[in-house]
Amino acid sequence: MTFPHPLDARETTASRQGSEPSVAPVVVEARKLSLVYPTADKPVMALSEVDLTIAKGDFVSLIGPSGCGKTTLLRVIADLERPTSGHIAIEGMTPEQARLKRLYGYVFQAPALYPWRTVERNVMLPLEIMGLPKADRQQRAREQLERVGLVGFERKFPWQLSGGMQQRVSIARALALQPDLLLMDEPFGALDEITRDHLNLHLTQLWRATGKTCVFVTHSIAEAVFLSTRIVVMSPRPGRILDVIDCNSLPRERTLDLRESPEFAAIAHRVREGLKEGHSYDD
Ligand SMILES: Nc1ncnc2c1ncn2[C@@H]1O[C@H](COP(=O)(O)OP(=O)(O)OP(=O)(O)O)[C@@H](O)[C@H]1O
Repeated sequence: MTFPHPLDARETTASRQGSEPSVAPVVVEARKLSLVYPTADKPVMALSEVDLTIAKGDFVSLIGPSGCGKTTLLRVIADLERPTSGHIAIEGMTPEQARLKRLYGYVFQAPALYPWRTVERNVMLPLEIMGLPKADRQQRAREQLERVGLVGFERKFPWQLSGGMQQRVSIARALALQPDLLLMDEPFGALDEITRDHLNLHLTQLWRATGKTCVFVTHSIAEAVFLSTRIVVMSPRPGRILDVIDCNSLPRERTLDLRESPEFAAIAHRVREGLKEGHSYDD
């Protein structure tokens, strides 16, 4: 089932340039999505009537105050939580069907690598579970490790790598399944700023090279503006969407000095205003 929605009518680069108009296929479609966690105390309303459309090739960041439901929304997309009401489709399927078809890769805040497995064997794990023959597993793992710049580290163990390198391994592991959709929950939140800048640059290059659709949770305005094609600003709990900001005034190819530009500052300002509007400082 599809729903007409103003956010659906996005132009592609081709249409902006005046050639054949086309609209990218929808990957994630949420309508009036709500989720209440039943708890022993009282029910917690985590999401309230969320409407969101994410098109193929989009890089969408979810930003909002702590506890506003960003992770919950990501987990609903991944079929790790069931919405209480509303509708969600992933490439026209239910989240469960999409999960069973391995349409997405999920990167957690902590790298969650097995310390007794080498880097390569960590990346190969989901492929092992899938039952892929060893040679194929190895080839795919090597390809993905090359993508994240970790050639030469295949035989190392996670504890021999820096935090940033470990997170790159977990991105390689998520990419190994060749998913259409990459879901990332604050993957760089625990890293120092210099490493984070470096990984942001790496991630935007990887996104451009692979054309994956990405949904990225962050608390950082600069990170959201730097990486995204669109930024979804959420309200404090229960999470609602306050603003969806288009970042297409920024070039698709991004370098760190872009952060000094007036266009970057204008988008960051709008995100900040959105967050301020939705936030009660009495909390
Ligand atoms: N399994 C659960 N049971 C009960 N309440 C939950 C559960 N998971 C999350 N919550 C609550 O739901 C709300 C939304 O949580 P969620 O983790 O989605 O927020 P978030 O925006 O990702 O937060 P943060 O930025 O701090 O990671 C919070 O109030 C949280 O305490």
